[in-house]
Amino acid sequence: MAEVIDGKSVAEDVVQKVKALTAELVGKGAEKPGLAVVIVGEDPASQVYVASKSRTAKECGFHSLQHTLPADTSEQALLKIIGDLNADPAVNGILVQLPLPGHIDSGKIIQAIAPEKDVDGFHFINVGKLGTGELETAFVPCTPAGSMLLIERMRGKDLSGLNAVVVGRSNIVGKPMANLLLAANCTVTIAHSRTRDLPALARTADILVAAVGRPEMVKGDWVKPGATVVDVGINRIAAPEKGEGKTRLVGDVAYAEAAKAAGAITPVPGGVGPMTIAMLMANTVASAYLAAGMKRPSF
Ligand SMILES: Nc1nc2c(c(=O)[nH]1)N[C@@H](CN(C=O)c1ccc(C(=O)N[C@@H](CCC(=O)O)C(=O)O)cc1)CN2
Repeated sequence: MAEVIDGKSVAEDVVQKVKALTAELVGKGAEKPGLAVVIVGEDPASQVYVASKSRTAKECGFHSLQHTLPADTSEQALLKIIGDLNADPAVNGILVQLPLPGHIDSGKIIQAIAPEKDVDGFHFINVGKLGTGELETAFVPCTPAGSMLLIERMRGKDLSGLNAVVVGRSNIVGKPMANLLLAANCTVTIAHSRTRDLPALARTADILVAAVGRPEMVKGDWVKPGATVVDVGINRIAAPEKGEGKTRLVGDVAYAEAAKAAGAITPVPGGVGPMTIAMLMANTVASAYLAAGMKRPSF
């Protein structure tokens, strides 16, 4: 049976380290790190994530700002807020919660964030830095950064000689995840909906990352014995066994089957999810260190 990778506990370690780094920064006379979180509309899941981000920012000792905007906020109004936050020296990190309402061009909003405050790591400058291995100054998207930290805890920082398969090619998870694994010397394959014989390819993976958004798609017999399996999916499905109208969360991996073959596996919930918010705090404190002309802390 696989070792269960406890994302909640690693995320808590990261938050404790951010707290200590914040205290050290302030102790040296610098301003505390500032994080601005912007939410547009009333998507219930987004409201929960944003509340958790603002709460964790306060717990880390940050200056925490939240802009809660109505669903009919115009693109222009949102761009104006981003411009103001870019110019505010008390703000080191800006995060616009996704998804945005359909009338707003998310790409335009993301590219309007100053790259040095883009703690989500979605700006082209940060994407380019990650792609070219400029990891000293890049902001890496929080979910893949957190997944990578979990992988490092299991297998160390140098993954030379290991095959990694990333199932999913999104800009937010699949592509940055593949770049991080490549930077750690893995041999990386990105698989997607057009990949032939995905089960056979997945079985070559020493590290298998599932980020497709399809409940329990990765089956137990896709997993190489002893592999490290990282499940990025968070899917809410019907759970009639819990009662009428009840739901439960599952990942992109059929957990019970996969855990029989894997050496280590992340659960859903409690695996990669909590790392997303912890790594946002890590990126924000790193941004504050860089703004203060200090060496970027590592996690
Ligand atoms: N601007 C961004 N928007 C979104 C991002 C992001 O990184 N930046 N990621 C996701 C949502 N997200 C954070 O924003 C997020 C998702 C899941 C979790 C989490 O802790 N999940 C728990 C389960 C929670 C539940 O019960 O529903 C877990 O997996 O254990 C945290 C953050 C989309 N938008």
